[in-house]
Amino acid sequence: MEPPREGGSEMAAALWAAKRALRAELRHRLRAMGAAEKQRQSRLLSRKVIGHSKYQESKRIAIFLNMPDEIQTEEIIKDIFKQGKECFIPRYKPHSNHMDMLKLSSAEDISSLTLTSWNILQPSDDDSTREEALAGGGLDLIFMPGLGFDKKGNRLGRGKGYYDTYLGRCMKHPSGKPYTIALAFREQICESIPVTEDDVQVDEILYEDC
Ligand SMILES: Nc1nc2c(c(=O)[nH]1)N(C=O)[C@@H](CNc1ccc(C(=O)N[C@@H](CCC(=O)O)C(=O)O)cc1)CN2
Ligand SMILES: Nc1ncnc2c1ncn2[C@@H]1O[C@H](COP(=O)(O)OP(=O)(O)OP(=O)(O)O)[C@@H](O)[C@H]1O
Ligand SMILES: [Mg+2]
Repeated sequence: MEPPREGGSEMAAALWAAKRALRAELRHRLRAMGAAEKQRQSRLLSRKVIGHSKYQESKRIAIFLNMPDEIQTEEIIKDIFKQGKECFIPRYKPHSNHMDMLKLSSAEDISSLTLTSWNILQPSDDDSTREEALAGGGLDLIFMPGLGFDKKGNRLGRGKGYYDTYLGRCMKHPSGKPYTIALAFREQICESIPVTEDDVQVDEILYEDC
């Protein structure tokens, strides 16, 4: 992770170090979780999502294809298609903070995706056939990944700013800012999260006892 280039104030350096330390702690906490416990919480959240009014009202939804230390999203993705909603998934560009949300045509379409160097499934760079969410009707709802969250909606991601930057683009779209719901293991809920002015809060966090 690169330290912040601009500003260079002690404040910014301390904040960057605090984020880095908290990311390390959260990665450690997540590594200590067993597979059965991850599956238990993931299933519980899938049911919460499927019963959630914001989800039910949303037609164009962005969701992530989970990594091993994230809430498993497969059941939610299947439900999105079952309900006839439109599903978009991230394609990030390495060494930048650029990410697009590209249309997934079906749950089976996931098998046509390729693994990135960070072991995330996404459409390949030369795939130009897929609709980008903001080129069309925008998004109603974004499910947010992240390493840690606090109860105020502050979010700590993986340190590249992809989602913060994408939400900035969403705000310029005529359809306006999508509703954002973070999906978290209870182990990811923190007392507080260090943030800068670039960090966009999430509207809601779903976890086991919320
Ligand atoms: N499932 C999922 N997909 C996603 C995200 C996510 O958080 N979860 N992203 C959300 O942004 C974007 C990808 N962002 C990522 C940012 C960092 C790393 C990562 O593992 N970095 C390494 C190396 C860091 C470095 O080179 O400095 C690491 O942290 O060890 C992975 C994905 C788009 N797709
Ligand atoms: N809206 C933005 N526009 C431009 N740069 C941004 C924006 N948001 C964040 N950044 C930059 O991206 C870098 C990483 O930001 P941050 O530490 O908040 O990542 P993150 O939110 O944890 O990661 P991610 O969103 O990828 O999961 C920082 O240097 C930050 O200045
Ligand atoms: Mg951020």
